[in-house]
Amino acid sequence: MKGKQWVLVKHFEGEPKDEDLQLQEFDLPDELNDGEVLLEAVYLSVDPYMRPYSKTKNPPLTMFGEQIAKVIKTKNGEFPLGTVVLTMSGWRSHFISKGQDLRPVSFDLGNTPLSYCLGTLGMPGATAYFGLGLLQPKKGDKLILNGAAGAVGSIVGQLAKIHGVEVIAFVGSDDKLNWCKNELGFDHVFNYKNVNFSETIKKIAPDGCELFFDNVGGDWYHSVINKHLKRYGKATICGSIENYNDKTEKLYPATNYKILSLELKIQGIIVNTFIKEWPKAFTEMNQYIQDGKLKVKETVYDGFDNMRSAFYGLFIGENIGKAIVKA
Ligand SMILES: NC(=O)C1=CN([C@@H]2O[C@H](COP(=O)(O)OP(=O)(O)OC[C@H]3O[C@@H](n4cnc5c(N)ncnc54)[C@H](OP(=O)(O)O)[C@@H]3O)[C@@H](O)[C@H]2O)C=CC1
Ligand SMILES: CCCCCC(=O)/C=C/[C@H]1[C@H](O)CC(=O)[C@@H]1CCCCCCC(=O)O
Repeated sequence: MKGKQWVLVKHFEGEPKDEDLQLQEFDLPDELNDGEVLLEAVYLSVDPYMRPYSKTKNPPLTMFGEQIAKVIKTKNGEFPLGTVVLTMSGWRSHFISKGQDLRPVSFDLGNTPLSYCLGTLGMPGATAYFGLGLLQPKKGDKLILNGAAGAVGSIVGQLAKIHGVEVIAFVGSDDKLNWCKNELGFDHVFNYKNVNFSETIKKIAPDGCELFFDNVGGDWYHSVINKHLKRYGKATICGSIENYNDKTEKLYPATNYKILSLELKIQGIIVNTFIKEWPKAFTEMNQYIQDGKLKVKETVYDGFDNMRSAFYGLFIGENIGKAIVKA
């Protein structure tokens, strides 16, 4: 039997290109050793961090990442046939494990689809929950949110609404705009490709906003901090996808003075820091899902061979909600 894997053959330079990632086959043994299990990918995650994080690796290597996998052969009593697990086993269709790297779903999923464990009830959902938590949102606060139709942003905006926050959201297409406005109920939604985001924020909140959740970085980070936060304003710096494909680092003037003079609180987040608290957050968010208070969308790419297209799609705004691959 053969498995497939996506191999990063060289570092990305600028936009990811087809020649950077190669689909390869590998042999799987006919027999397992005692204690081993053979797993087959069910759903795989593609995430923006994979682009900058790859810089810390030495190609060639199997692309890293999380998947939901099913035990299809076993010589390990702890993992009977059909067991479903979460694992950081990378972009592989099949792999052999001794069990130490396999995690069960850590909360009661109920009727919620399994794939949500890679999105709203997985790493991106936890990022939204804890990243928003850092802002300590209060009823009536105004929140500036970019990347608002993505895996993280769509959940940040909805949780913020549950807290009574006024959400000023930016997305990159009219389909995303319609979803955020009409289904998710964000207060103000704009396609940043059709408006000047800074002028737009100024019109809605001439006196500034209390909160900023930054998924995009770059010009957004600089402009919002310089122009659109009130005194004691707070920002969660979650991501900077605008810069992930940059060949050289951009430098900005004088943002620091605004942080100082307006006494802003700017905090970064690495969601793994909160890992012990994830199950509690997922239980709460799953209840919101069951109650219809939290809506979830996925962009599902069909087939393991489409991993690369799914990943590249993140950088051209192809996905609405969480991008995942169904193996
Ligand atoms: N700090 C942490 O622990 C974590 C941080 N993150 C970060 O959160 C952010 C969102 O991640 P996630 O929700 O998974 O991804 P998304 O589901 O939001 O997908 C990426 C989206 O980013 C937008 N985008 C892509 N390129 C650009 C660009 N050049 N300028 C502006 N927008 C762009 C596109 O939406 P559009 O069409 O609207 O432009 C695209 O659909 C990322 O920056 C990611 O790195 C994610 C998880 C954990
Ligand atoms: C590497 C750039 C990260 C950009 C922001 C982001 O998307 C972070 C995602 C994290 C998510 O928890 C899954 C991960 O493993 C990502 C973290 C990647 C490594 C960060 C290293 C931070 C450190 O030096 O401790």
